[in-house]
Amino acid sequence: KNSSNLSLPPGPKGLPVLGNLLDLNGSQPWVSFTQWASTYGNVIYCKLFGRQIVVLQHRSSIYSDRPPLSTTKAIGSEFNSAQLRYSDEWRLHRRIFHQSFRPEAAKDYLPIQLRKARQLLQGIIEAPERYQRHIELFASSVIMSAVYDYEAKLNNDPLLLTAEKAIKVFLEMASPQTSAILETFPFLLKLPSWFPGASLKRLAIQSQINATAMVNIPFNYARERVMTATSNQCMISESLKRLDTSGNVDEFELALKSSSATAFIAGTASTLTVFVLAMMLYPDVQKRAQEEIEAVIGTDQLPTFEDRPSLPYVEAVLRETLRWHPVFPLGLPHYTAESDVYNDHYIPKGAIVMANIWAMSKDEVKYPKPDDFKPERFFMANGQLNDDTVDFPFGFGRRVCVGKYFADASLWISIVSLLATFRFMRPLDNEGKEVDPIFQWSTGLISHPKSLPCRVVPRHPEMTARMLADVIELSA
Ligand code: HEM
Repeated sequence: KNSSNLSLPPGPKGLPVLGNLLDLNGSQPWVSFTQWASTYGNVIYCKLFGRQIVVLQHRSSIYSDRPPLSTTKAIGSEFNSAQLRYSDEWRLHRRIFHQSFRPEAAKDYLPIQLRKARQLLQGIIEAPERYQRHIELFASSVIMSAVYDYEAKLNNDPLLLTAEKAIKVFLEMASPQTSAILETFPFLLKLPSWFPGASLKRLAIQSQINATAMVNIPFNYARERVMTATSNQCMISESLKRLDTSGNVDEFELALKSSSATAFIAGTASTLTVFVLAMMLYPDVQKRAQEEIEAVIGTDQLPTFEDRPSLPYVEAVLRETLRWHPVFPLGLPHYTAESDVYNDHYIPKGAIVMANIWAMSKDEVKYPKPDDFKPERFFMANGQLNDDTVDFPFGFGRRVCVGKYFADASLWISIVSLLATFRFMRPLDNEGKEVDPIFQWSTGLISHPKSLPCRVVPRHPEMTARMLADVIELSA
């Protein structure tokens, strides 16, 4: 109890130092939090190493701060808008993003997203076994174009590889488990890098090098092109146009290049991999979506954004993909800069507050049989789509995802283009029988199927890369 006589929220009793670590499903903590809710209710308190953690099982717009992490500097992630404290610097980042990616402005990037979705189809038809790599390339090259007006090459593009390398290390270092360990045992980052067991320190140094490259190289490329008036519209060119040269130019440039680099750390590719898994496991859903596309568009053209209102079932497939397996199951951590009272519980200062997006997606009242992939759940009795657009996977309040409208368009155009062109089927065993795919889920902040085996075949068996190129040419 505290001075106002309110108690901390309930939660499992933990051990000193380790806290509730032993009670927690380490690779999928959101599953444990969701189970705990049936015992402790919708607001749970627990401790992980020294950190106080409050988990909310419902949507909440409270607490706009992010936890300060002593590892931020060590891994070179000061640039990351998503990690900034609630401050003027964060407001500047947010403004830059908002100007390019608010709903009206994000429309300017639809042509890029359409073009990249079709490149994705071409990549897959040429190398279907590498479909997952092409999905990753789609997600990052669409950002490269929209943010830097940089046309990434499909093979070994140096800027893309730099960004991807940087993100991989960040996600490893930023997982709740690794950061909790580093927060509790900061000496791990002080050991000389040759010291046995100092692998985290080595990883941290590598991360700093990657981050510097990722923040500066593409930005310098884009700025150069803006200065020589050769740039097309992109977040950098638009922001530099708005630059008030009487203000603090250095501060603005730093915010611009930092927020730009943050755009890479997004969930688009992971969400698309979840979509592929769902299509494989639910062939009837896949077929129904394909029939809808065929009825509306035919077979000799590819869908465009104009077709979106005429394809309600595809819309429901996108919503169900976001709901069925949210790729940020715990969102990003929020933080209490001051103590607070919430739902009659005392919330201490300095607590990490997580909204359990996973629990929201598995709400059996709202989504009966939540483990089933069922786009039909989004239709009302009159056959119209309901108004649940599944926005909770993008977070809440002032820290809600700033890229959500852009991400929504990228996801829709890639999903509809993939469905129009390919079938996603289960892998075959030695006897040629279809079997469920065997794969692992990634752990850490982002959860998605890793190395997901899938047979991706053109919907029309005679379709070749050459013919697809013709269809793309003929499509609007
Ligand atoms: C399917 C794709 C995506 C998903 C599921 C997703 C999800 C999220 C989530 C859960 C958060 C944390 C919200 C919170 O703290 O409550 C977030 C924050 C953020 N997202 Fe996204 N995101 C996606 C795509 C994107 C894209 C494409 C961009 C950039 C163009 C982007 C930029 C950001 C930024 C900058 C933040 C930090 C916001 C802040 O801290 O103020 N995201 N996103």
